[in-house]
Amino acid sequence: MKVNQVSLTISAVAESQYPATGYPEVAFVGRSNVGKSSLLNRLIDRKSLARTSSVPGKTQTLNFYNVEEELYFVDVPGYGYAKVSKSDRAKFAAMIEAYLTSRKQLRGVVQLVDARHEPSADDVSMYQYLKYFHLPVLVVATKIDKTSRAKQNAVIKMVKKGLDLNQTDHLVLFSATTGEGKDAVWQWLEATAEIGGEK
Ligand SMILES: Nc1nc2c(ncn2[C@@H]2O[C@H](COP(=O)(O)OP(=O)(O)OP(=O)(O)O)[C@@H](O)[C@H]2O)c(=O)[nH]1
Repeated sequence: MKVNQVSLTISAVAESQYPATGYPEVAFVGRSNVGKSSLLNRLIDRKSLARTSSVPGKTQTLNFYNVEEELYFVDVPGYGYAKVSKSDRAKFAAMIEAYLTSRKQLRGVVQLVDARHEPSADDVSMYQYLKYFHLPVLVVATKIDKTSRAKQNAVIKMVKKGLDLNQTDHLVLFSATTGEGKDAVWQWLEATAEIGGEK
């Protein structure tokens, strides 16, 4: 999908602030610093709409991006960042849980993992959690540019095994640096959100 129009509708801290438009939504989750902002920017061909930073754990709201008046990308706070206080972490966890479990417009979740490492315990818990609620998941193994081509099959095996990936969920190798995997992610997004669009 070629994205011409995208804007941050709201950085929400409470359910009452979520958009009421009813467009389909896809949430993006992953551990802090995994490359979520970079993925979002690459998907919408922007340099810095979703802020990227070298300071992990910065995103602490649910950010709703309106894409082409067709769907929302929902950027979920990164998990597993040790320096977030316990009470803040519990607050975010409650907000994320409420969103993931009761949002009617939510069609699926893109879960990012780092292609260079085995999925962490947090990654595994998140995936199991999403499956428990029967949410369709696209796993994106990002920063694949940092892995040699020869090792890509090993990455696929490692991620599938580490997460115990369900038969119906897909895995895409992705790089925000080179754009590899972008079309495959869009294909999944369009199919999952049931939106059309030219490539
Ligand atoms: N080589 C390479 N670096 C990447 C890629 N994606 C992200 N990075 C780098 O990884 C770091 C973290 O990326 P972000 O996109 O800010 O990560 P984030 O998950 O949004 O981080 P939080 O804001 O903490 O949630 C930055 O230095 C990025 O430049 C990629 O595909 N390849």
